[in-house]
Amino acid sequence: MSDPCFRVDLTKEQFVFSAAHFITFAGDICERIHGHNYAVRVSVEGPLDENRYVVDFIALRDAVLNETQALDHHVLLPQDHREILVTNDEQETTVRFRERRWVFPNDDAIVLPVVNTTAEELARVIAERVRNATKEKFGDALSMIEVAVDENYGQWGVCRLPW
Ligand SMILES: Nc1nc2c(c(=O)[nH]1)N=C([C@H](O)[C@H](O)COP(=O)(O)OP(=O)(O)OP(=O)(O)O)CN2
Repeated sequence: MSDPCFRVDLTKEQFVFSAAHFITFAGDICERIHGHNYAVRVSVEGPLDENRYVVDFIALRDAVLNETQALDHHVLLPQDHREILVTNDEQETTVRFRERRWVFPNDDAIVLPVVNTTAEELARVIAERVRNATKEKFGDALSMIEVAVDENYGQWGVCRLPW
C-alpha cells in the first residue's frame, strides 16, 4: 500500500492585489494598459512533520502575503519581452512597444522576470518567491508548491514547481 499524500491549500480573503498591466498576444497585438483585482491561492504538498502539519498555515500565509502586498497598487512590467522594452533612469520607468510609450514614476512600477505578465507567469513568480522565502523554514521534505492567480473571477493561471 502506498503512503498517504498530504497537501495544504490556502485561499485567503487577503490574498488579493490590484495591479495594472498589459500583455501582447497573437504575435503583435498589444493590449491597452488596464487593471485587475488579482486573487491568489497556494498549495504545498509533502509529508507530515512532528506537528502533523505539511507546513504551518500561518507561516505559508505570511509568506504569500509578503508577495501579494509587494505587488499591490503597482504597474507590472515584463523584463524579458522581445518588444516591450523597459528602461529606467533615477526617477522614471519608460516602456516602449513600437511607436507607443508609457512613463511611470519608478516607485509605481515593478519589473518582473517574465516574458509577458500573464496570470500564468505571475503565478510562477509568486511560487518561486514563496518557495525561496520559506525553503529554510519548511525544509527539504516537501514535494511541490503550486500557485494560482486569478485575473478576472474564474480565469486562473496556475504554476506548479518542484520543491
Ligand atoms: N491563459 C491566459 N489567457 C489570457 C490572459 C492570461 O493571463 N492568461 N490574459 C488576458 C488579458 O490580460 C486580458 O486582459 C484578460 O482580461 P479580461 O478582463 O478577462 O478580458 P476581457 O477584456 O475579455 O474582459 P471583460 O470581461 O470583457 O472585461 C487574456 N487571456
